[in-house]
Amino acid sequence: MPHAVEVVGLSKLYGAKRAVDGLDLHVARGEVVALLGPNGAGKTTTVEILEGYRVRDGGDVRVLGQDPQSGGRAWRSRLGIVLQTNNDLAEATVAELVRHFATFFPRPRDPEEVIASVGLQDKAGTRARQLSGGQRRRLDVALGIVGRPELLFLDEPTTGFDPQARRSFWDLIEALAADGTTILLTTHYLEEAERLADRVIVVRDGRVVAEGPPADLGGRTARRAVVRWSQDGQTREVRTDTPTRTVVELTAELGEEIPGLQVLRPTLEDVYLSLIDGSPS
Ligand SMILES: Nc1ncnc2c1ncn2[C@@H]1O[C@H](COP(=O)(O)OP(=O)(O)OP(=O)(O)O)[C@@H](O)[C@H]1O
Repeated sequence: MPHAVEVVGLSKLYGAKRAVDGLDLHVARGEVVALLGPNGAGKTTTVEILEGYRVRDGGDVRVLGQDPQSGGRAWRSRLGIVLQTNNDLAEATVAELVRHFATFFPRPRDPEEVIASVGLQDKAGTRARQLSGGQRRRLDVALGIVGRPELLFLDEPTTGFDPQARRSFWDLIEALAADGTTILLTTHYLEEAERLADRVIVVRDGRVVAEGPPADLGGRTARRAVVRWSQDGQTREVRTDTPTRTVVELTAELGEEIPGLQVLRPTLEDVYLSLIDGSPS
């Protein structure tokens, strides 16, 4: 089966600025891919080109088999798009908006179920402009999924969510993925990428600098572990390629329960920051 998204050598200039500079990207059908990268890396520009909202300057792009620049209505109805919040239609209520959006699609989801799935059932009668930032974002997500998209684009979907709302959003995305929806999301939350993505793609200066499953990114599993423990009232640590052997040796020396034992590997955040030259986004 062809990929849901195929991008080869994508470039986009704003004046003299190369926002996207020879970017390659593939997303398989049913895959969940997270685009990571510092502010200004070119993520939103890339995603908006894939959505057909911006015109590229070079490269080949296919989204659900179609060049987005010539994608028509039928093609667009197969996409779900969650943009960074816009304030159009803010006078309408949550239920009115979700029901209205559902009419644009041939096979929509049930609007009431969608409202419940994003946790807005108590706000169905509330005007969009009266929602909190996080509630407004959940409404954006509801509008993005009501059309039962084959491919869902999520641009920083959980910015402004409280921790509980973020976790219920993750459950929702996992349910959509289990249902076969292909998902391309951008995020600045590494925990979100780690939890949701089959694969992460790190973009810097408009190019891909690394990609892989979150557990393996940048050779993460191959990097040395730190074994740390307490002994004689002090914290001790060793760096090792064989942490299990170290723990076995410590057990022989210190007994079954090693005080304060920790085995630490670089986190996704450690690897990400090293990939983007340590400059936090
Ligand atoms: N409409 C525009 N006109 C001119 N320059 C733009 C425009 N949109 C984006 N840029 C520039 O292109 C570069 C890439 O921007 P883009 O929004 O794609 O980055 P991003 O990775 O999505 O960043 P963020 O994480 O902050 O959302 C930035 O340098 C930005 O200033």
